[in-house]
Amino acid sequence: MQIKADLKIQRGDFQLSAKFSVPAKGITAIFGPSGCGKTTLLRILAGLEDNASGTLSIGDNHWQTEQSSLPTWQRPIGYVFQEASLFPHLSVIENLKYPLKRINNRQRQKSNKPQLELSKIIQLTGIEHLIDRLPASLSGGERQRVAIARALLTQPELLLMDEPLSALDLKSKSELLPFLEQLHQQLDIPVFYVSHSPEEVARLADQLILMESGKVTAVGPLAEMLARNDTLIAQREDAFSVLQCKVISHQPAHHLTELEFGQQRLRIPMIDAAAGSNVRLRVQARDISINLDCPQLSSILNILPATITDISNGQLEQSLPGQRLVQLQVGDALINAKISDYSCSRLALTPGMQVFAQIKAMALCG
Ligand SMILES: Nc1ncnc2c1ncn2[C@@H]1O[C@H](COP(=O)(O)OP(=O)(O)OP(=O)(O)O)[C@@H](O)[C@H]1O
Repeated sequence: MQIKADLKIQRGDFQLSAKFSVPAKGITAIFGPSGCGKTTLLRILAGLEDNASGTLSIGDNHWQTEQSSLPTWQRPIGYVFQEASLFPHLSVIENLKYPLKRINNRQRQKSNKPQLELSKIIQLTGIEHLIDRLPASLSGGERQRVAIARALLTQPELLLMDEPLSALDLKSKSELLPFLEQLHQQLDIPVFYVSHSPEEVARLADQLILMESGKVTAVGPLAEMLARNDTLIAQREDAFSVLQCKVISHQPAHHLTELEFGQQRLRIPMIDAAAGSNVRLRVQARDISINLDCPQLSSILNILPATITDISNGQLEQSLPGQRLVQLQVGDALINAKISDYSCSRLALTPGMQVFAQIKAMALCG
């Protein structure tokens, strides 16, 4: 099942034109510079922008056609904002129960999916111990959990999240991010997730919609999108790729964890994940260097055979001058290395060459 959109809006000088088709499952991250139209797109999906035109369908359900548009209250959506707007005089449980009275019964009955009950949602969001508290006594992260629980109670067929972590301090962020990962694994509801943060995208996204100046510039599965070298996200100084790995074993004596990546083995600083579990690694393009021969004596633990598949031309837009992105095929994956233009010429790198990629540091994404 696909979510298909071809939507437009004109607001003063700003014009948004978003055409995409993404699977109606998993998390679709919407990423782009400030002011490019991410929130506007989310509001159009929610039916909150009266002047939007075009079409929107979720599978066979047409939420918007050229002739008509479902009003927000008829769209089975949950919306989570940057800051949870809870009623300050009501306890958590009262905040959760309040909108239940207003949920449209027809909307509930139309859904073929099993209904998520209040007790199940409270358990899923881990707020059992908070239900009698008032919002003022909760941390920012706890308030966002309650806001997510409240959004889930409307039995949404689409969850819209607008930078749900951006107003939180680092500690709350680091607690809520793994929680969102777990929620994603346990829930069968497609999510559109607006974010500025590469870390959130790397950890949570299954698909990526990239936006620039009111336009969707690229759409696709996360790994495929990150492997491109012509997008703004690839051209950033902190460009990265994501590798899907499996935990093989831990070596506590060396504080290392060994991972399987296709036919290859990788070692990273020890992580807290059970052997056999799947993990995502975020690999920064600037943490990969390229060798023509396999270095025999190197302090860098991960040296993988690779084939150059592409080399960027010209200045990378949001990076230091004199750098190039070298796209490498490593096993089944495509990753980008960022190296200097000078090294590229000195080693006479060209597409098709067999090389060795040294991957210095890796960050665990979850
Ligand atoms: N109520 C409004 N009236 C007129 N223009 C608006 C309004 N809200 C937003 N805009 C303009 O629409 C454009 C897109 O804004 P939007 O908030 O969708 O961008 P964004 O990508 O979500 O930005 P950010 O990442 O900073 O939140 C911007 O140029 C903004 O100034």
